[in-house]
Amino acid sequence: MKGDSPREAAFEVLRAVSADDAYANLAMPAALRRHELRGRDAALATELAYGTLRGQGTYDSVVAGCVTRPLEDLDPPLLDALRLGAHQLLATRVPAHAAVSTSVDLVRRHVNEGAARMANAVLRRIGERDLDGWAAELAPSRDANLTGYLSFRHAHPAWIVRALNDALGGDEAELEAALRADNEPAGVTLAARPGRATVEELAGAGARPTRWSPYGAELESGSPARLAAVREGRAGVQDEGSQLVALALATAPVQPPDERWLDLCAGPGGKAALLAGLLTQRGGRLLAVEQHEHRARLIAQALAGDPGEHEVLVGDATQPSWPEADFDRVLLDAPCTGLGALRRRPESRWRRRPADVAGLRRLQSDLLRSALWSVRPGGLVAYVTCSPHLAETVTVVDDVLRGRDDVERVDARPYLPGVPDLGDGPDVQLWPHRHGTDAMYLALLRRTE
Ligand SMILES: C[S@@+](CC[C@H](N)C(=O)[O-])C[C@H]1O[C@@H](n2cnc3c(N)ncnc32)[C@H](O)[C@@H]1O
Repeated sequence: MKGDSPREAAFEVLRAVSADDAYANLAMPAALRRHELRGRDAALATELAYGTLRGQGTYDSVVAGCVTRPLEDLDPPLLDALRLGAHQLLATRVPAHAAVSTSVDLVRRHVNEGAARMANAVLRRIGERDLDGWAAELAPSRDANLTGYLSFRHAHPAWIVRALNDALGGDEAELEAALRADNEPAGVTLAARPGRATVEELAGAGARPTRWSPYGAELESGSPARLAAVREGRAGVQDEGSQLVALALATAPVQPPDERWLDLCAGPGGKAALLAGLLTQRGGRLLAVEQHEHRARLIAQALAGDPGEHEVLVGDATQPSWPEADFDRVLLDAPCTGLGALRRRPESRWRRRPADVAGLRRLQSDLLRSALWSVRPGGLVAYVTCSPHLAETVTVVDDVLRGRDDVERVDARPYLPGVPDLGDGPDVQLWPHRHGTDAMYLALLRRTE
C-alpha cells in the first residue's frame, strides 16, 4: 500500500526503538530507503516517528487513561500503533478519521483483527479531547505541581523538567519556552571546514549562512549528501552551538607558542575537524584522543582531507600517555547526558535515567583534571558539554577547581561575538529557545602556573 508507506516507515522506526533499543536517527534513514520515501512523504514519516517518540511519555499516560489493562500487558506493536495514533490526534493537523483509520490498519496488519477493534475504540476515546483537555483530566494542576503539569504537557520526564528549571534559574515562562523548543524539530546545520570549504560555497548550494558562526550554514531541506562539499568531507553536519564553543577556544588569546592543541574526547570528530582546519592555517598540530576505536575511525575520516598535521590516538583520556603541560589549548567535549540535544534525539529523554548523571559527573571531573594536567601554564582549556544540567556543567568545574590556585576562569562571552543573551558569565550556556542552537555549555579555564 504505497499511500500508507510514510506511516509504515514511521511505525517500523517506533518498533525498532522500542523492541531493539535502536536510535531513531539511525533507524529513520534506513526505513526511508526501504520504503523509497523522498520529499514530502519522507518529511511526513520523519515527523510522525520523531513526534511520537518525543511525546511518548504523555501519549502513554493518555493511552493508559483509555484502557483497562496496564500498558505492559498490551501487545508491544499495538502500543506503538496507539502512540502513533495519539500523536496524530493530539499534536498534528491530520484529520481525526485518518489518524484513527490508518493506525487501526497498522494494527490489523501487524497484530490481528481483535487488536484492531480495540485500537479503534481506544483512539476514538483519545480523539474526544485535545492535549489540553487530557492535561486537565490526567496531569496534576499547574498551580499545585508545576513540574508534574509541565512534564505531562510538554512530554519531558519530571527529573529533566527540574534540571532545566535549575539551569534557567526558576523562570517559569522561560522554562516552558525551553520545553517547547525541545519538541521542535531541529534544522540541519553544516560547518565548512576551514581551508577546505567556505560558507559561500555552501550558500551557493542553497544553504543559508548561520547567524554567528562564520563557518556555519543551515540547510533548508534535502539531504546534506546532495552537497559536494559534504560528500567530499570538506564540510560536515554540525550544530551552530558546537561550532561556537570550539571557535571560542580557538580565538581566546594565548601567549605564543600556540601550536599544539589537544582534543581529549574527540569522536566522531566534528569539533576536531573544525579545530584542525584552523590549526592548519596557523601551522600547528592537533592530537585527537578517543576511547572507542570505531569512533576514532570516524575522527580519522573527518580529518582525512585536512592537509595539516594531526594524529588520532585511541585511549582513555583520564590516563594520559603524553607529557604533562604539553599543549597550548585543550578541548574537553565531555561525554554527557545529551540533555542539550533532546530535539535531535527524540527517544533519548525517555531512555536517560537520573542515575546516569552521577557516573557521568565523576567521569567529567576526572577528564577535566586530565585536561588541566595536559595544558601548559598560560594555556587554555575549554570544558564543554551538550547538556545544561548543572551537575554536569558548573558543578563539575567548581568541584575540580576547589582548592586549586593554578587555574582561573576566563569570561567566555567575548569569544562568542554577537551572540546575545549569554547571561552574567564567565561561563556560557546556549539554549535552543534563546539561540536556536543545542544547549551547549562552555567554561574557559586558563592554567596560571
Ligand atoms: C560528546 S562526545 C565528543 C563529540 C566530539 N567532540 C565532536 O564534536 O564530534 C564525547 C566522546 O568522548 C568519548 N569518551 C568517553 N570517555 C572517554 C575517555 N575516558 N577517554 C577518551 N574518550 C572518551 C566518547 O566515546 C565520545 O566519542
